[in-house]
Amino acid sequence: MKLGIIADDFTGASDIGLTLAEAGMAVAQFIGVPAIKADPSLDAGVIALKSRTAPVEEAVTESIAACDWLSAQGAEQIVLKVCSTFDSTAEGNIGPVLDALAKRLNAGSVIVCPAFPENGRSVYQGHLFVADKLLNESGMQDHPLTPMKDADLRRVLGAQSSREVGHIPTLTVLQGAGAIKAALTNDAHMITDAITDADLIAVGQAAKDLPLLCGGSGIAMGLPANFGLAAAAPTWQAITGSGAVLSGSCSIATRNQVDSFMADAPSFQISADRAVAGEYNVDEIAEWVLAQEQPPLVHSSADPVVVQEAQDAHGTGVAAAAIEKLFAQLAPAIVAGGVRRLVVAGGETSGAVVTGLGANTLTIGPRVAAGVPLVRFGDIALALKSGNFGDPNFFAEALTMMERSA
Ligand SMILES: Nc1ncnc2c1ncn2[C@@H]1O[C@H](COP(=O)(O)OP(=O)(O)O)[C@@H](O)[C@H]1O
Ligand SMILES: O=C(O)[C@@H](O)C(=O)COP(=O)(O)O
Repeated sequence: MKLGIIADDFTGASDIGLTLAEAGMAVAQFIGVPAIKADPSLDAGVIALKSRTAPVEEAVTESIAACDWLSAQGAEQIVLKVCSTFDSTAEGNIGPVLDALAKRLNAGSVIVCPAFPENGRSVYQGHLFVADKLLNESGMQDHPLTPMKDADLRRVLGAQSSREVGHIPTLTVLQGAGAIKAALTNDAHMITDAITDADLIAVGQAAKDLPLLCGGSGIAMGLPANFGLAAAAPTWQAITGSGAVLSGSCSIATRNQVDSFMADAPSFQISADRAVAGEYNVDEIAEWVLAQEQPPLVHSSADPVVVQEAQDAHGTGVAAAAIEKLFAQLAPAIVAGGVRRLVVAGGETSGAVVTGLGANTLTIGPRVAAGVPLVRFGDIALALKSGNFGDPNFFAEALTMMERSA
């Protein structure tokens, strides 16, 4: 293994897995820290943790365990994959995890760059933009678990980290890898501007000898070339069988996808109130899913007002946990009933579903949309869609792609 990735959620793990696979790396996505050694033919291993919203101590402990396992497999460089919208809270977990990893790997300067231009995320003057909006005006300020209310990444990371936080501005990045490298002089996390893919390639070149990096999947664009690998298209063996869509994401893109899919497909809406009250019978929902003649949708996706009401009534964690538990139980029930194509929307939701399915390793397939590949677990096809990725027809597109070899 050349490159080791610690991803703080499951959709993020398959997002960066896709970047590496398309850049020619043999890559696997592991669910949690594996208990066994990795296949020695792998170039990269991505460990998916559910650490974005876990208690800080737990996130640090799991990330260090993941780092140690990846290093033991031979990984020469570690990337902490975080959200391209830098999803975190005032306590963390990006800062504390990055501090602990830097200490473990004896890393001096750590490049931190969540830019993902293909999905509209850019970093300029230390501020994160989603398309033409500052992060805190992009809709992410209403995220159910990690509302992002400040676009200045230096301030956001500075509040979470006990290390110094510096900045490498666009004017330096535009001068190329040599200039970026020269700017990495102090023991600090360096928020690094990047607006285009070319910027990220230069950042990747500059990072050649660094033990630790942090970013969205864009940070990995330039890394495989440092190991002599060149672009390739991931392959896919068709999986047929019935399909379903599970969505616990309340992000704007997902809500559009839910509306678009519901126009032609049967749908079942989960309410937070009823989930918290334990009023749902998972077997009955599974029976409903299995009785449909076309892939149905089960979702809890709701707009910020409805989410806020549920959170005020029950507490944020209680509402989220009740809904995630339902999806975690529903997924294995419908798979046991024959579902073989499963689209899941939402990072935390994907974590619940994949854990519920008992998956340990996922194979990365071709892209459905920027940042979202098909992935395979045995004879089950999955698409783990980040909340804000994909066009309005994503769900139908993913279900169709699963049935075609590529
Ligand atoms: N109607 C709802 N009310 C309150 N919380 C919700 C509701 N629907 C989903 N959630 C929770 O919101 C969180 C959404 O996070 P996630 O699945 O990561 O989506 P995204 O990828 O959009 O961030 C999950 O923990 C989910 O259980
Ligand atoms: O980097 C990204 O934006 C994604 O890979 C990701 O991590 C998104 O998280 P969710 O929106 O919670 O799925």
